[in-house]
Amino acid sequence: MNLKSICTGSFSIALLTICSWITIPFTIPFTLQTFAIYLIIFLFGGKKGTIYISCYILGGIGGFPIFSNFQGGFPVLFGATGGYLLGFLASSIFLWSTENFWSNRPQHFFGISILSLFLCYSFGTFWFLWINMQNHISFSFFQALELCVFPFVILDLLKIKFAAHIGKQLKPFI
Ligand SMILES: O=C(O)CCCC[C@@H]1SC[C@@H]2NC(=O)N[C@@H]21
Repeated sequence: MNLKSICTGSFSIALLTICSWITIPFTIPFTLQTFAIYLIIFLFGGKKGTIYISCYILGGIGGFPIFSNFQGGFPVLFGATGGYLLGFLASSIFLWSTENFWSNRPQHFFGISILSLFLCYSFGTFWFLWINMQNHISFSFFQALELCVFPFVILDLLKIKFAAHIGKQLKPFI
């Protein structure tokens, strides 16, 4: 690990933390985490991005209050939003594994990012259903989509567009 990786990693974890703290409360909160995830992957690539995102998740699970609503600790993983945290990791691994397709063609980044966003939503939705089932609260699949996916789609797509736009401006300086 060199000095540049330490700096880019610290920047990524700080960015994700700040973007988690900017929250509009809801059953599943609105946050800027998706903006941070896609900017990190765009700027630093799939491998490093996935490592930085994993460090952020491990730091939060380890107890630092760096998740939405200043939450932290292992129990957050078994709360309503735990699936999205796993989804962030799954999305970044997906972006990493498809990097050859989008890295030299930034116009493809948006399309692949949409697929990875829906992967993240899948983790978030099924985890939400499963956690609630453990607590004997049942939601239909459509009700879960109404809480976990529909409110976020447009804003998350805008966040990805914005991340790719900012990423293009910043990339030459990295
Ligand atoms: O507890 C956490 O830190 C995770 C919160 C996850 C919020 C999800 S991410 C995708 C979707 N878009 C949002 O703005 N909020 C949800």
